[in-house]
Amino acid sequence: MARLDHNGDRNCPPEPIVELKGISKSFGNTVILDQVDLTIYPGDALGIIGPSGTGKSTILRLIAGLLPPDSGEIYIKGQLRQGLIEDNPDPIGIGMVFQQAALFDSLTVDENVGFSLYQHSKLPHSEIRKLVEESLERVGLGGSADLYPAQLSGGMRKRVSFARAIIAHPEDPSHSSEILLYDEPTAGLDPIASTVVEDLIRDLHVGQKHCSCGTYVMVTHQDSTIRRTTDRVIFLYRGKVQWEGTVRELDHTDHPLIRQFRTGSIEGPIRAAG
Ligand SMILES: Nc1ncnc2c1ncn2[C@@H]1O[C@H](COP(=O)(O)OP(=O)(O)OP(=O)(O)O)[C@@H](O)[C@H]1O
Repeated sequence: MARLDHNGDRNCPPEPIVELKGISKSFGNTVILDQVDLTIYPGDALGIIGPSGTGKSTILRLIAGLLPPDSGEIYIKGQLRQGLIEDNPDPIGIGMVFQQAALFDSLTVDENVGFSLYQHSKLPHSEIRKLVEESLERVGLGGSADLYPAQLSGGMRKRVSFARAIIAHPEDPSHSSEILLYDEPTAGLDPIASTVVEDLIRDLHVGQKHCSCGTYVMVTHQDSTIRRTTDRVIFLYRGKVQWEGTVRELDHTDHPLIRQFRTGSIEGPIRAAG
């Protein structure tokens, strides 16, 4: 199928930002991913769904370079990744937003958001503080830099973790995230707090489509999050991408796996996980 590029031209595919080719991963004797191919293009808002334990988070950790594949190849902007992210930096920054906001409770919001800059850059602290403030503004948390995580709601803590993932690295722009990986960012939030976070994800995406962090992958079990934040969805099951389509097609396909997942029925090809 011809792909539309961002100018609406056909037959002019942009260079993929991430490519997984024949990726396999097992833990012990259990095969989690079995020769998975996946291509992510600049500007993609890709959702990964599927039953619990099917390997969705594992895919994110592989893309982030936190976990090595057993076999297959990962290309980041056309460059074959060798080893893990700590061994060889990628040509672009890849940010990850975890289900638990993963903030340091003993550090302020400022110290959490600017953590890697305070640790690794030579920028003066006043400059880093400015970058932190800018990042907090973008997630709607301006003025909260001196608070501690314990003083924030769950939704606010998640937004702090977004601010940390998208902070600019002016000394080394390759560290600024060009792709964000969201692992269940709305899990545990009430429906209204989820909507705030979903809107933020979309706003960050739409505002940044042609530059840094305008591309993301979303892993979630929340129906509203899939509908409100993604354009394209893949369904992972038994180690394989079993279905791929648009959010709209999710509602209409009669693919047996999607139909069962959509209705939550225990009858069907997916075995209930306990
Ligand atoms: N480091 C690890 N060591 C051993 N097993 C692991 C490890 N990481 C993941 N697994 C196992 O791999 C399987 C896939 O895990 P993963 O977290 O990727 O699933 P998931 O689809 O994201 O699940 P969920 O929807 O429940 O979050 C699970 O059975 C998990 O227990």
